[in-house]
Amino acid sequence: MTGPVLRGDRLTVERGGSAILEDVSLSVAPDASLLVRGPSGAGKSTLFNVLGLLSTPTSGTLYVNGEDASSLPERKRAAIRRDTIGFVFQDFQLIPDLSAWDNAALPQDHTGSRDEEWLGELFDALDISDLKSQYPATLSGGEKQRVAIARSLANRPDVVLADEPTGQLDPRTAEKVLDLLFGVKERTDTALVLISHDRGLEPRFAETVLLRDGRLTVDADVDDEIDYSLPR
Ligand SMILES: Nc1ncnc2c1ncn2[C@@H]1O[C@H](COP(=O)(O)OP(=O)(O)OP(=O)(O)O)[C@@H](O)[C@H]1O
Repeated sequence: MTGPVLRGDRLTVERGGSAILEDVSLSVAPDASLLVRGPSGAGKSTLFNVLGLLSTPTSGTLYVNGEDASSLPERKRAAIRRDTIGFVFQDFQLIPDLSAWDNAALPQDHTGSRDEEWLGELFDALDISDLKSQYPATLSGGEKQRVAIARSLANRPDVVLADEPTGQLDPRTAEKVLDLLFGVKERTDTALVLISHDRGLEPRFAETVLLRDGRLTVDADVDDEIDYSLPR
């Protein structure tokens, strides 16, 4: 049995003298579907950045496929990011002057070679094959997010990290994008960690953890008094 793709051990992030993430320990198995849920300001994006090696924790250790990645030099962290982690952001983060195809191919371009066959499979699976040559400005929100999902999987990552990936979409489109995300997760054998304020997503995930005031709890019943309907 293989070990976790990501394992955080007592991750703490301090900003301005106070902890905005405190003693967070979690483990992401290779086949995981994990929802990290919590209200606005709970520290979700901070955790996303640490798990994605986009920022370093003040203390604690992040292991990626068993290797301590917290103290590696940036060059090595960038290589791990490129090869191991796929990112999906709420605001898509597509490059305006690249076509849908070239946007999705970007992570492959960073490795120096394109695997057009794999990209084609992803575009087919996400039902965007007819949009290859279109530029982001001409795509709907749902189409942009599907291109972003193709991009996140371009290098066959071990884990996809998604930060509120449906936050900018209407409920029906959001549902469709989630279906596609889970569909390609299963087809590509990828772990999925999705960060959201939306408790309605819980039934879709094998595991949910709750982040409150920078701390993790698995007891989802304790937050009944929190109104999740109004993300900041
Ligand atoms: N660089 C920083 N300096 C000081 N405080 C920060 C910094 N970054 C984040 N914070 C604070 O840390 C807390 C957690 O922020 P974070 O963005 O991780 O929360 P979040 O759960 O993602 O919120 P949201 O759902 O609203 O995006 C917030 O109170 C935020 O103001």
